Amino acid sequence: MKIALASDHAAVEMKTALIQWLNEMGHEITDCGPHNDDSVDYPDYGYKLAAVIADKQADFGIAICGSGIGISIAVNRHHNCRCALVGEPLSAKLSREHNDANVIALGARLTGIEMAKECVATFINTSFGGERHQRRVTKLSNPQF
Ligand SMILES: O=C(CO)[C@H](O)[C@H](O)[C@H](O)COP(=O)(O)O
Repeated sequence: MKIALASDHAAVEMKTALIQWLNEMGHEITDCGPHNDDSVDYPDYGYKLAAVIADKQADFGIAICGSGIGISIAVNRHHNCRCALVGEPLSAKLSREHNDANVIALGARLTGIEMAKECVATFINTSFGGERHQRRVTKLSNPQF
């Protein structure tokens, strides 16, 4: 699979560990940065990842900041991205089955690396359920306020 990752400074270590692990499994990786742990702003990297996903340069995205909250908000600003912030595998599974999420967000200051790997493995190996969920996901691309 093609998988793109982005983080802020709080999650460079987790991003690096996930990239190594995903590379070992044979996935094709796009690292949207950052490439050191100098302080940066999560929207900048969330938007880079969102552009890669929206351009279909990757099948899935992984977005990580300290809590996962800020970068998930940034990714979800793009109308072709559905980013799910998760901290355990059932949420990762449901975000694929029900929401057709194309980006998983993680909080590096809240979630350990082994749990993060479990969440990512579940996310990329779960298919969208379609049917009634498709109608709802379609509405997410066409918000009516
Ligand atoms: O955006 C966040 C919270 O929603 C992330 O956790 C950031 O990583 C965090 O805000 C960065 O904080 P720092 O004090 O500048 O390291």
